[in-house]
Amino acid sequence: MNDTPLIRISNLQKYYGDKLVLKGLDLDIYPGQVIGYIGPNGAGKSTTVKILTGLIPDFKGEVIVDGINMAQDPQGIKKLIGYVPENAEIYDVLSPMEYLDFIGKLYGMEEHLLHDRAKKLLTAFGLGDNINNRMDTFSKGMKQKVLLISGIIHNPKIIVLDEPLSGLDANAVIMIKELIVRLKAEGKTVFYCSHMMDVVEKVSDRILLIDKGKIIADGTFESLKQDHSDTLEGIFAKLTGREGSGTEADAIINAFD
Ligand SMILES: Nc1ncnc2c1ncn2[C@@H]1O[C@H](COP(=O)(O)OP(=O)(O)OP(=O)(O)O)[C@@H](O)[C@H]1O
Repeated sequence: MNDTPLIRISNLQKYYGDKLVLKGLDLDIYPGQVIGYIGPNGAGKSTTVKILTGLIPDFKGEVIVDGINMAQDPQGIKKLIGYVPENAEIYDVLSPMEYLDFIGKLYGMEEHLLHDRAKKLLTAFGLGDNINNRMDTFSKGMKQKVLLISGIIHNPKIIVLDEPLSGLDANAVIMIKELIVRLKAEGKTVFYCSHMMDVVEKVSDRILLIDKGKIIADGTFESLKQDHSDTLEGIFAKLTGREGSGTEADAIINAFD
């Protein structure tokens, strides 16, 4: 492994008002790693991702990506990263081709390359027959695929996916798993937030578990499994202290009594 981190996060803290939601994260991510970033609702995953992608500028600590300091040149970092957000609004009065044209131009892509690549990617994602149809006629999963394409169209070094599988059918999930493996083979670094433990377990070569703004586990699935003798779901429940999900489910059912 290359021993220079591609991403170096040091003592990262984030307050929303008085509330400290990231409590001093230290993280080195190396080129070609597929990071599975997991944690309970509200743990701080999206906040980390938004800082890493330059969307939240007011943080404490240091974020360096490929030698560029986020505080000094967020635009420089944005060019290196393809980001697929969790709940993105897509301009669905546009066709996917028009939308990708818009996104690609924001990245400064040359028109011919952009159109050629957009067409190839739309076809590869099974949207070849819908290239010029307005996206307000698309299903949720079809829109999600266009969002995914918009995150990789400029061929970024780093791909950040925030729960990219919501709305996708079983075949598309299999395809995305395969895509992550291929992106890694191409030398890309992937930072992948998800609640789908089975997918994280399979595609990640390093898993980070965040809880209440702190990283509480960091390792390969194999090493975590060895330390905790459990599935990823079991490790998650154990370490984030929510083993009583049966009791929680009972409480919900009992609320109707
Ligand atoms: N814009 C905001 N203003 C105030 N508090 C916020 C804001 N965004 C997030 N938070 C709070 O920060 C904490 C971390 O939220 P974040 O969205 O990063 O969690 P997450 O791990 O991505 O959760 P989920 O799995 O539910 O998407 C939560 O307590 C949340 O309420």
